[in-house]
Amino acid sequence: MIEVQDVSLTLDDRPILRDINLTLREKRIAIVGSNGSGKSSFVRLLNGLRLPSSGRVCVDGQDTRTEGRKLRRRVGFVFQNPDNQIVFPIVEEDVAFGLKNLGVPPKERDAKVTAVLERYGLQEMRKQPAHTLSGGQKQLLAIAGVLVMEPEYVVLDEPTTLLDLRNTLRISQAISALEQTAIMVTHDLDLIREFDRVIVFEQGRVFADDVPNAALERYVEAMRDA
Ligand SMILES: Nc1ncnc2c1ncn2[C@@H]1O[C@H](COP(=O)(O)OP(=O)(O)OP(=O)(O)O)[C@@H](O)[C@H]1O
Repeated sequence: MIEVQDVSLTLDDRPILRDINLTLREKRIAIVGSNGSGKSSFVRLLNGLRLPSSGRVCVDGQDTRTEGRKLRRRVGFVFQNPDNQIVFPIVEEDVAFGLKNLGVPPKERDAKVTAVLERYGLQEMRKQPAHTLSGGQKQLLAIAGVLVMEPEYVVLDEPTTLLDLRNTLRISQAISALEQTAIMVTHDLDLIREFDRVIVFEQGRVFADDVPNAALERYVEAMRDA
């Protein structure tokens, strides 16, 4: 369970998030809202990539302010831009790197890397330089690199923006199949119809928080009136 308590965030003297109180425990949670409404800033708080200006964020009772390093392992984060995530030159090295850091023995590591590359259709490219992948393939690689670590929570910031329909469906199915809690920022409203909960941000505040149909109806209405 992730608890966000009385959180506000100010950056460069600008209020970005205000008075956020949320308990995240459902398996599939979507974060939607207009450009600049604070979605990316919000999800960065969930594993301590950012710290709140006031209030606190706790993951299973552990505060991101003091336990950030540990929590970043438990809360996997898939960035909007895969270039921010891919650090090693060769595809298989990039996926293996986190496991290597954790001291997973080579044989087990190789089996996990092969399984995740197969799952995301990247097996044929495993020896290829990562920079030669297409944008969508890079996005899949970034997701594979996080999921191979088997984090307890997965946060995804617009994971399908570069993907074609087949790969969007592939990611959507992969997210549905996850055992972990997944928290996903997206503008693709079709992708989240089956989610457990949709939280709509507007101007740094929670504007709606409900099951998909009800939350999205309010969101679409608000955008029509805007
Ligand atoms: N480092 C920063 N310094 C100052 N302002 C920032 C910083 N990062 C983000 N902001 C501002 O915070 C606001 C929210 O940005 P954020 O990226 O969280 O929005 P978003 O809802 O994810 O938008 P989008 O849908 O366009 O990705 C924006 O007005 C942005 O300009």
